[in-house]
Amino acid sequence: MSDPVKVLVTGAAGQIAYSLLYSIAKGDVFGEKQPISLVLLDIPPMMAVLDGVVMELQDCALPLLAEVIPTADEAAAFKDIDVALLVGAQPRRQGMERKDLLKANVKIFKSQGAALDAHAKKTVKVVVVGNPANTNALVISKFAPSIPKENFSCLTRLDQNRAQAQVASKLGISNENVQRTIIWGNHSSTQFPDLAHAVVHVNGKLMPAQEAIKDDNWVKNDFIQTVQTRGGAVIQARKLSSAMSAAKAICDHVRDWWFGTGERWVSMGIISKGDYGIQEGLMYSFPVQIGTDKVVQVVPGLTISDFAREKLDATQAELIEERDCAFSFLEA
Ligand SMILES: NC(=O)C1=CN([C@@H]2O[C@H](COP(=O)(O)OP(=O)(O)OC[C@H]3O[C@@H](n4cnc5c(N)ncnc54)[C@H](O)[C@@H]3O)[C@@H](O)[C@H]2O)C=CC1
Ligand SMILES: O=C([O-])CC(=O)C(=O)O
Repeated sequence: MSDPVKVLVTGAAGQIAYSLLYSIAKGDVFGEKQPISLVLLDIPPMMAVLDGVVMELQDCALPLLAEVIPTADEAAAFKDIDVALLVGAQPRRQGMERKDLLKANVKIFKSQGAALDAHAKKTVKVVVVGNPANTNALVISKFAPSIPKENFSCLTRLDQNRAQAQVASKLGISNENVQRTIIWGNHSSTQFPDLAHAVVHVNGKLMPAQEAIKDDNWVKNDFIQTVQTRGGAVIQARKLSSAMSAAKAICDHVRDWWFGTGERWVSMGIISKGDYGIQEGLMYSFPVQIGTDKVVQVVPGLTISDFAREKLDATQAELIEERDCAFSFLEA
């Protein structure tokens, strides 16, 4: 067997981690032959709860779980890690937008950026989940200047999965028969879930999703709004934010980064290099393909309609505003 992959999960005593840890530890992400060393970071008041999580992981008697390291110490947590899954942050409650969390959460990512810079492997792959995810990811990348910018991402795969599932449900087909749904921009209610390039298999035939749906009003209105506001709808129903589906999306995101996407397109927040006219340096969700070398590349050459351009720019404007607000808090 190969050496363990060292995976840090922050917010390890929280609700997303409770679903996520089992999937990682049993091999859903790094493969069924890859041993895992799990590092679990949370804050000091949560250490007793974290002890319970550690007991449960032990009680799962999983063959791939080589080691579990619970800690409240950032330096210890980031030491020599291969993968950082940064979930730990306040979740929003009913009536809040994700950007309302900026003030509280951005400080966490500044501090963790310094720890990442000082202690992690330079090849570390970073996925920010804690909201507002794009801006927190941008903050941590700025405070970890020795880690290549390409190694930072934020989670918009949950939005992609939501979009895929909405189309599957509309057409009465299975989720695997819907491909190339795209999420552009911010993991917020300004995100642009885009079906212009999506394809579906219906009755054994591959066709553009919009041609199969035959309902432009649904594509341009109901679909977009449902995906944009799905997180809020879950909060309203559960009084807690999405956790099971978030954990599943984190697994999808990391597995695709680790092994590559092949011909599939997936959406993830990455630092813009100017593709599709998006300001360089913003953490923006694009459609990407990932090679077996773990290099992420934006899908090139997509036609952007006037309708789409407006939406791409609106979510970009929100990200610029969030970025400026985050850095003003950090300088204060
Ligand atoms: N990007 C996405 O698609 C999604 C993002 N989220 C976000 O993920 C975050 C976590 O959500 P939940 O697990 O439901 O929240 P939770 O409140 O159940 O757990 C968060 C955990 O983070 C810990 N924590 C707080 N500060 C920390 C720090 N400095 N270092 C380490 N741990 C720290 C808390 O003690 C708590 O145990 C929230 O910000 C939520 O809004 C949630 C769903 C989807
Ligand atoms: O909506 C929230 O606050 C949690 C989240 O990010 C999501 O479910 O997409």
